[in-house]
Amino acid sequence: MSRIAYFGPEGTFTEQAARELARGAELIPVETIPNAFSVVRKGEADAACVPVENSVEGAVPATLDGLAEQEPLVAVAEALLPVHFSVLTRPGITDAGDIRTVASHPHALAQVRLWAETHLPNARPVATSSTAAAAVAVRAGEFDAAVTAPVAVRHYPLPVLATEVADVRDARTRFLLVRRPDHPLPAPTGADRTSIVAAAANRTGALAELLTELAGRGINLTRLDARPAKGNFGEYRFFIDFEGHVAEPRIGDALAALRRRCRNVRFLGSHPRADGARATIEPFAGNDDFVDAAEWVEAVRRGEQA
Ligand SMILES: O=C(O)C(=O)C[C@]1(C(=O)O)C=C[C@@H](O)C=C1
Repeated sequence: MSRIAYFGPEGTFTEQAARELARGAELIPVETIPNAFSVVRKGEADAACVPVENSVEGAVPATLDGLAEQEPLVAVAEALLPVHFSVLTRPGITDAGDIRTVASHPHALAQVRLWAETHLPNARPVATSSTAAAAVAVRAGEFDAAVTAPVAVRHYPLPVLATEVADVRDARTRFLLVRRPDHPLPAPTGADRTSIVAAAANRTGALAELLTELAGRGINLTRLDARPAKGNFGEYRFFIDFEGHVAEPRIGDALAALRRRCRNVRFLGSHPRADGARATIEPFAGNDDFVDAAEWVEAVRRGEQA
């Protein structure tokens, strides 16, 4: 049976995503995102499930940095979960006005800030490593309330002050299943996402050149994030997600062009999209167009131009 490490402890949103992606695998909770990557790199787990982006709060920095640094890992699947929260309290609290501390993962705290201003007027937000870690801390008496995934109360029985809490309705978080790159990639489906990270040179137009390689091939971006390269101040790594699969001629052509532009580009995976959205194909940029164009050049070289 394969083993999947996930950003835990039990009762996180990530555990739910891992269950959706696991297909009978053994699930191993790990307390931080860097540790989830590290057990996969060391071969102690076959894959790791981690959050990558939230529709309200954006990218999860620990995931982006963990994919850009150390030995390469590739994403082979993704899950998209609706996100709203339950607020659990320390036993004995009868009045929300008595809640002085409210703990959770920073992404979760940011998604309930307006609700907390109204309903927990005396509470100070405190960051914990995950939503479930906040529930553990409330059980241990460290904080008065925890903002958690709805499933958390099954693992950490605590009084429930509120459910379905979210400042923004229909929020979603996307999760990745990543593994070492020494396995066949998932097959293309026509509704795939490819991810790369590139440390563009610090000079005029460097990022625009990379994006132009994609735009010129009719490739639609689905995300662009920047994180500090952690060397010189002002130097960034760019995380670029786009429609398509590395096995397609048009995407292979684009990746080769990116590599020519930037030696420091890392492939982070091609896998089916959780929302099933099919790639937009521009009239000049279908896979057949790339194959036909390459065949035409070969014919020209042979002196057989039709
Ligand atoms: O702490 C958790 O439960 C997580 O799975 C992490 C995480 C995140 O990183 O965004 C996942 C979904 C929610 O947006 C809040 C927290």
